Amino acid sequence: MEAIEELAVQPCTSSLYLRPFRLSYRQNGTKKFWDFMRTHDSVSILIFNTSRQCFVVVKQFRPAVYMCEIERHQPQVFENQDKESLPSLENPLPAVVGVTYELCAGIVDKPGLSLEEIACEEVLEECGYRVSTADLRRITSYRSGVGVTGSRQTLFYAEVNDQMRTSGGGGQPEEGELIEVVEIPLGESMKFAYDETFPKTMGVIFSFMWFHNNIAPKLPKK
Ligand SMILES: Nc1ncnc2c1ncn2[C@@H]1O[C@H](COP(=O)(O)OP(=O)(O)O[C@H]2O[C@H](CO)[C@@H](O)[C@H](O)[C@H]2O)[C@@H](O)[C@H]1O
Ligand SMILES: [Mg+2]
Repeated sequence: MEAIEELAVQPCTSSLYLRPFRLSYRQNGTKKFWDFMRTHDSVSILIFNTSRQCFVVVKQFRPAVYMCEIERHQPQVFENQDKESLPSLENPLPAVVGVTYELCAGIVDKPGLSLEEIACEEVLEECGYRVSTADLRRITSYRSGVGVTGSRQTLFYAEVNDQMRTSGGGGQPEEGELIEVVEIPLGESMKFAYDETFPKTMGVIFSFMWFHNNIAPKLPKK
């Protein structure tokens, strides 16, 4: 699927996306510290296509996931952390080990826009469906990564149909996004949710369950 080449890892000393800090504090008299990362909040959207009775999710190469698999198979890559650059990756694993199924999602990095407006932009850019903020139903929000980032993700639900599709989606090529839009038929969705051979986020599993509890019972009988 993906051709990932010329891999090289190095320590990250400054980033637009995350900043590491250490908070020291005293809790009930005991001195402690905790290392954490400042990063953006995010939105994600469960999309259900009523014309085709399927969920619309995205699939993309995630470097962080890929490197977890590398560490599992080639732990030496992360040794000698103080060296300027870590050894280059010889015989890298196939890119597919870093590809995950996810809900359409995006970071909240546009100060002038509401969460709903950012969600609509992501649905259009990543999946090619034109939805308005009135088409969105807020499901809930939760903390993703409480140990390291503590950031909040807000989850929305959007029903779409084939007439709302304006393009194939796929993300913004100018930002280097390469996203594959994937349809999961409703009838196969719970099997998919628990099938560990399809690597996925918890957002996918949780939102499919939410749909089965809250939306599926009200769908017109076919
Ligand atoms: N660490 C990084 N290094 C380099 N470039 C980066 C980067 N983070 C973002 N970018 C750049 O910014 C773009 C952001 O894309 P999106 O807004 O779609 O967020 P994404 O879906 O990746 O993550 C959102 O959605 C996922 C899935 O829910 C959440 O896990 C996540 O916290 C949330 O930000 C990326 O395509 C990339 O160009
Ligand atoms: Mg995204």
